[in-house]
Amino acid sequence: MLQTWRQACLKVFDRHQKYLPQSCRSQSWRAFTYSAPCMALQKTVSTMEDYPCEVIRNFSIIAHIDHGKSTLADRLLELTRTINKRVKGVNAQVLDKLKVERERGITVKAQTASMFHDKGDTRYLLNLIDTPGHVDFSWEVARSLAACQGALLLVDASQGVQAQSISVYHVAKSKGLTIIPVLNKIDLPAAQPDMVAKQMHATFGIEPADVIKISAKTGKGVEQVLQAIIDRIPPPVGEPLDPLKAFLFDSSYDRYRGVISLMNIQSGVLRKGDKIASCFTRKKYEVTELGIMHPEEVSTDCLRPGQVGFVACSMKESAEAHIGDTFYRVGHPVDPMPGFKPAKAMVYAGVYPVDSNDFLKLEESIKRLSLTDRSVEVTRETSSALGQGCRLGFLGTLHMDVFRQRLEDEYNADVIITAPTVPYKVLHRNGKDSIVSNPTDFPEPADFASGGRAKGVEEPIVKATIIVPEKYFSAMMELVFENRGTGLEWHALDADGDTSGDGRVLMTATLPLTEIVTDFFDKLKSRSSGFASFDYEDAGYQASDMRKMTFLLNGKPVDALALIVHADNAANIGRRWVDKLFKVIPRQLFEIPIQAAIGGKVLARRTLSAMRADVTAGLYGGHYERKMKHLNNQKESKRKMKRVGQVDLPQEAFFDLLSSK
Ligand SMILES: Nc1nc2c(ncn2[C@@H]2O[C@H](COP(=O)(O)OP(=O)(O)OP(=O)(O)O)[C@@H](O)[C@H]2O)c(=O)[nH]1
Repeated sequence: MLQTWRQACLKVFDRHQKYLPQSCRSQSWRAFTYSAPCMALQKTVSTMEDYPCEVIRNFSIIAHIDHGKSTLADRLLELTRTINKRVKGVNAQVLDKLKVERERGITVKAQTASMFHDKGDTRYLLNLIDTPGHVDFSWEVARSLAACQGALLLVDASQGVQAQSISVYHVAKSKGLTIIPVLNKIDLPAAQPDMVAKQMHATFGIEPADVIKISAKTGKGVEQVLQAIIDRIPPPVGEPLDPLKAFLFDSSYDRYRGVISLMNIQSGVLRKGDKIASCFTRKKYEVTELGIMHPEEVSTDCLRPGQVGFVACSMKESAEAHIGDTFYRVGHPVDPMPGFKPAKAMVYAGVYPVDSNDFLKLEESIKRLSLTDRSVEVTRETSSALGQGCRLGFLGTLHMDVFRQRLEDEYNADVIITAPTVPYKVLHRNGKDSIVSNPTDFPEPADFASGGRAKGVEEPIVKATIIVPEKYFSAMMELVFENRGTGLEWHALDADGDTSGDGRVLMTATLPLTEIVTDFFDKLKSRSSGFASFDYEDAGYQASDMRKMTFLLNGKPVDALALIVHADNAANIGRRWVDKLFKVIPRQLFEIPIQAAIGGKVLARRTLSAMRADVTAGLYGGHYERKMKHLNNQKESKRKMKRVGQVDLPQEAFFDLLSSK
């Protein structure tokens, strides 16, 4: 009955949303329509006392990007009747709630869903955490796994083991999780389940007999996955009578209720009205609401050991919700659980409003959005060209792009983002090091000369893994060396030494991070016809010959365009950017030299010719002297303009420049 009602609400919403005002067509309204029937559902799940640890399974789905995590999550939610059976177009990736996730078909935020599953006389409580696949969001994966005892390792049967399959496997293994190997997309004509099962054996040592073969799309084999979750994943451990220990692994922000935390109860029982305190900040709170995600919020009477749910506790500032923090009952302190490494920003960029009067509004929107995306670092900055803005740190360029789109979608912001920069370590002669993530703060060449304040620079490097069919191996090798790669190693990945050229090679190399944040990924895909997969992890810093490149328009440097480049690539990069600027700057009444320079040395130059106003247009007949007089006046005023003139680089030109490749 409830499911029919819920489904009817969604159908009505989807069918009639075109008649709703624009502001009511968003995914959050859709989610509201969807969750409204949950209020009725509360009666069925209102007591969590019936779910001791033995009947709880906490698990995550991990995989390479696009291998089908969200689709499998949909099928599991359907099988357990958490959502209704698929109605065309309705249950597509229910846990991908953000507009950007639906538009791009990727998961960017881990989501939690609790399901009930009856097996024999027992009703199990299964807590699923759907994780993103892209390398930029691997922090979300690591965070989600901290609340689980098991993980479904999903591998696409037509693509085989890919770079991220390997990295997420190792993260899950290092956390001691039980791994259930699942081969997905066996319905595809190109699927080679037996071959991929052998690959999994060769790469992870997984026995082919343990691999479950499914099609998340058609639902084939998904019941077996449910069974394996119950049989193979160990239940959590925790005593209800022990002191309360609640582990905070995610948080979001609600305009009315403040911070909503997702917590995993390790021991003790948490109830509404309880007074709790944070091990990290020692601040005290009162629990005002708690419950489970089903998959929308459903209030419950309590949360018991092993359970995962949301907790609202009048926490006003999202900075108070430290990911990895432990909460305890006031007066009964406990030892904090080991937290996890905070997210480390890999790329930084300046974000400015298109209309500089909108800065305060933009800053507010950035603050609000970063409450739901805790991995973004925010500081204020000012540019003489773009006015006031914020410098943001992201986990990668996809993360940066997703954040920009969310600002536009969810906050209606119009922004300009400067070119991404990685954080460099500048070594000073006084023995102190500083991290510079803004080209404006990077030392000038003169600072490196003897007697200057800086003695060297180190750049961040990563250990990159590429998996590619053998026939693209040499193209990949070239790409690695073009991008200053070193320490290249490789070995055949597939078990039986395939000599047809279809066998795959696993390559590892050390690459400067700055090389991969530009167009490395696009080149990798185009040179391997889309077959290469790529993953990387932080590998520290190495000494490097980096220089600050400035761009001058009409002799004046434009701070927002400054770049930090490697000395070997400087001339090429300078020429490319000068060409880009040449294309986007509108011609003005005077000539504009566009230059790329390092210190005082100009590396590239183009001159944008002046726009010539036809001052003789109104003159008829052959008055040669009058014509010359007009032309001379024009020449003189242009000369003055050039002398006093400031080039106005319109915001749109910046936009074109920074969005062009
Ligand atoms: N043919 C077929 N297609 C599938 C199957 N499972 C998923 N897909 C398709 O594969 C694509 C990616 O599926 P998703 O569920 O979004 O993959 P994901 O792993 O959640 O993606 P990210 O979260 O972005 O990493 C979608 O177009 C799905 O319809 C399957 O079993 N068979």
